[in-house]
Amino acid sequence: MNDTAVRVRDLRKRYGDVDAVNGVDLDIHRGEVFALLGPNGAGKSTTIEILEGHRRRTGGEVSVLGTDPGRPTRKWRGRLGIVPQTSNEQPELSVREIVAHFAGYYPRPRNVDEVIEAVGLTDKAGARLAHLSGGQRRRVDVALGIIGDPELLFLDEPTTGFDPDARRRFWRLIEGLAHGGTTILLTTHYLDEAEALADRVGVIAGGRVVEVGSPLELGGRATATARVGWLGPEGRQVLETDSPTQVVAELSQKFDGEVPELTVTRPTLEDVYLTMIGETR
Ligand SMILES: Nc1ncnc2c1ncn2[C@@H]1O[C@H](COP(=O)(O)OP(=O)(O)OP(=O)(O)O)[C@@H](O)[C@H]1O
Repeated sequence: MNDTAVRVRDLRKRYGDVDAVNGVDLDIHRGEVFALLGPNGAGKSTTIEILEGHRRRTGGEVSVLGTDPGRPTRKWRGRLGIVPQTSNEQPELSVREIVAHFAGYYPRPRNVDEVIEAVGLTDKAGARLAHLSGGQRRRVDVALGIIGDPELLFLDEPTTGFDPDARRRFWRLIEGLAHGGTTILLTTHYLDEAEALADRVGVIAGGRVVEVGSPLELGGRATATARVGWLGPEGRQVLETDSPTQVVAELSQKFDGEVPELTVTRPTLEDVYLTMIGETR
């Protein structure tokens, strides 16, 4: 089997006179968690919706699990899981009813109660959607995305509105799915989320992919100038250096062991991301 889950070449989408997607190239490998980052209006949702077969493209080539999403089949759709950016399911249904209803769309769905448990809604399984909080409704969206046991899962800003505990639970759920071999494409505005979950991230701005890399390497992070900090006799010291290991070794000798309050930092994912986005403006 081909090890590419998603292949995109020169993808274009024009709305009137707006080039929302303007020549995107993307390769997502099977089993990979790939995060698409980018400012509001960058073209992330448009790209994802085209890959899902929910939006027609203006130009370019796209293959998703070996199929052109412009010519979707029922069988192909059954292999995908989708958590759209916004959804409005029937508010009068209970959590269990809606999840069971969606299970009926798929040839080999996961167990309804296990999925409800996985998204942390067991004690709300009998509650109507209308009576859930915003974050709980979002968890239902995630449950509907995974009930079909998809090969490829699309998550468009999945944790918006989640409290910190729910986000961590969601991260564990995604890690578990990825571990089980599910390919995952997510968009997020939370850089800690991308860093925690993604094998690779792609930064999209102005309808184009600006850079693709692992969260640790993006924008030259791994080799960027480091800041070494410590507490010296005259107070807090900070030194910018391209050879932090050497600086730490020298400090260790100077202090004859532990260096007080030692820190070594490099730019965060947010730092390099904001620089990249700034350069495209
Ligand atoms: N149905 C539409 N009709 C016209 N223009 C649209 C439509 N959908 C999106 N656009 C425009 O296309 C561009 C890309 O929008 P898109 O929703 O793909 O961005 P995004 O990266 O997902 O943004 P966000 O982070 O805010 O969700 C924007 O300029 C938006 O205004």
